[in-house]
Amino acid sequence: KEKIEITKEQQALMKIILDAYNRHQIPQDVAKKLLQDQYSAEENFLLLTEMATSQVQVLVEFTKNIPGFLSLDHEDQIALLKGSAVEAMFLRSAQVFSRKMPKGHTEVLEARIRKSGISEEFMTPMFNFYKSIGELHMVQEEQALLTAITILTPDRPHVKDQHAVERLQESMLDVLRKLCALQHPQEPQYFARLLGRLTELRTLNHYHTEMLTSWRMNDHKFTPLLCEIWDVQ
Ligand SMILES: Cc1cc(Cl)ccc1OCc1nc2ccc(F)cc2n1[C@H](C(=O)NC1CCCCC1)C1CCCCC1
Repeated sequence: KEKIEITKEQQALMKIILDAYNRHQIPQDVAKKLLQDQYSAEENFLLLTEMATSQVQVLVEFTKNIPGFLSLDHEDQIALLKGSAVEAMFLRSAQVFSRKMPKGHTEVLEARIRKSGISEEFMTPMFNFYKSIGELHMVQEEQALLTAITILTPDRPHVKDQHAVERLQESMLDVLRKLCALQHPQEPQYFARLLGRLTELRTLNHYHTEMLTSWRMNDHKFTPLLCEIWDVQ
């Protein structure tokens, strides 16, 4: 039985990532708001664009704290952020959706989201993803590392020095692998399941533009930042 050893520098890396992740949480109030009231498709769309805009800003701050990220080529830094923002949004949504809530709240939240204005055809893939994330019962460290790993995906469009990104991602993957082995000793496949979620996340990425443009309302307004990130308008 090999002894799994998280080195001192890996512990330091994990602490930096976790602190950054906890510092850069957008207010969890989107779930609370949705539980409080039923909104029109227009109000829900506005809520999404507000939450998404602040999430992107938070994501930039989180990313700047990933050791080594600011040493990457500057255009590659932008390409990584642009390429991962939607996936990070769905990952965040999944984490918000899967948080422990009082009895019956998750069902109300799901019902509100189903009636929010998003077209019916996207509900199944979106909730399948949320539930598969929920089933993992990730600890904070795993969530933070998974977000960092998503951002540091080398094969995003327009990334020039993929090897430099790969090296950063690999050091995150190594810490996550050890953490999973320590946190879930009975589940040797846990780490692989975690990475499998990133594949499911990419499929959601493909739907996002259509999810927005098919929102049951006309005249969809986006902030300039979201036009950059969401390939819309
Ligand atoms: C992320 C995303 C992208 C596209 Cl294209 C379409 C849709 C979407 O989120 C769906 C989605 N899944 C959710 C699960 C739990 C939850 F509390 C809110 C959720 N949302 C939307 C939301 O506020 N997401 C933000 C969460 C924080 C991080 C930034 C994003 C609300 C907007 C109001 C109408 C009901 C859906």
